[in-house]
Formats: sequence, structure tokens, C-alpha cells
Amino acid sequence: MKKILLAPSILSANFSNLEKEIIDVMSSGADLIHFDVMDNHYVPNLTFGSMVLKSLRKSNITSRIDVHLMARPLENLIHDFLKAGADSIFFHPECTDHIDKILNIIKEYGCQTGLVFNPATSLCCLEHVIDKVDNIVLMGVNPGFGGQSFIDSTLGKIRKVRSIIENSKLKILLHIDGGVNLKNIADISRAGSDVFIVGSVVFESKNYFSILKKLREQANNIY
Ligand SMILES: O=C(CO)[C@@H](O)[C@H](O)COP(=O)(O)O
Repeated sequence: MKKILLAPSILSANFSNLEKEIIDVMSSGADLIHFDVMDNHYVPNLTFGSMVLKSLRKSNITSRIDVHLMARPLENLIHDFLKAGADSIFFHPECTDHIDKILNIIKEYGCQTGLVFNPATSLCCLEHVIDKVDNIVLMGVNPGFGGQSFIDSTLGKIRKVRSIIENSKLKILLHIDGGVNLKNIADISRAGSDVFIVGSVVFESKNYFSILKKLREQANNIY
């Protein structure tokens, strides 16, 4: 059985109690935390910056935190998030003219890298930098908001990236971000996703343990 990772996106969490929300989802069976940084320029929404991550690291949060930058310019932000304690930094290739350089900076810091592709963004830069990429994130929605519907054409893109990863023989995790729910997670899993970034389906649920267990069962229900 393949290993399924569930990554709650704290975009949909209760920000007034973020530390507790993270502790609760992690103790309820989540594998890692997805930290959505939105800048009101690249995407039409504004969330939180590196100071929030720094505070979480000063408290009891030791879980893996993947920082997803939906922001530009990237250069200063990358350094701030590396220092604040990110385990991984994911960025959208269209947010920089220097994809290779940014990947190098993240790797040199000992952090994991990730490239994020919107539903209509071409994968063409991948072939030039795939050996520097630890994670590939495919958006199932146009970025900016939680609670949107999954764009079905993403399934074909997942299959395509899965085969790129298999052919590369590299150890790259494939994440799907946006619109994942109990009804579509098995199809998404079958298409080849390893990590399921789940926002509203988890945080709008009254019982994190129960929803994460059901999501994992469905994601494993692929044969
Ligand atoms: O980055 C984003 C949206 O831009 C995602 O991480 C969403 O936060 C996922 O939320 P749901 O679609 O699962 O509600």
C-alpha cells in the first residue's frame, strides 16, 4: 500500500487559536502542516507572514511545516521563512525570474524545495530543475481561497506528473492542493498523488480525528 500523507492547510483554521488548532489536527492523525502565505498581489487574499511561523516554532509546534508562498517578489520572503523554521518552502515558478537560484538558496539552507503549478500553468520549467525539486504541488483550484471546488482537469495533470516523477527515478512527493474532499480523494489518489492538502473539509468538521481517518481510508481505497 502506498503511503498517504494528510496535510491540513491552516488557511481554514481558527486563527485566534492557531497553536491549539495545529496541536489538535496533528494529534488527530495529520502528518504535516501546510502553511498558506498569501500577499494580496499574486493572489487576492492576505494571510500571515514569517513572524507567525516564528511564534509557532517558539511554542510547542515541532511538526513538519510546508510553507506555500503565494507571493511575490520571493527573494526576501524566502530568507525570512528559512530563518523562521520552515521545513519546506514551495513557490510558484511564475513568481520569480530565477527559479534555479531560489531552489539553490532553499537547498543550501538544508530545507526541502517545492514547485507549485496552478491548474493552467505549464509544467515546462520542471525538466530543467527536476533534480533540485523535493516536492511538486498541483493546485486543484485557482489559488487564493479555501473552500473552492476541485477542477477536474487536474486529474490528468496529476497522472502526467506522476509519470514524470516515475521516469525521473527521483524521490519527489506529489501534493494536491485545493478542493479535496471525501468524494474525490480516492480518484485523486488513484491518479498518483502522495500528499493531500486539506483545508475546509477538515477545519469545518467538528471531529478532526474522524474526518482525517475517513479521508485516509478513502485515499487508500484505490484498488
Ligand atoms: O492554497 C490553497 C488555496 O489557495 C489551499 O491550501 C486551500 O487552503 C485548500 O483549501 P480547501 O480547498 O481544502 O478548502
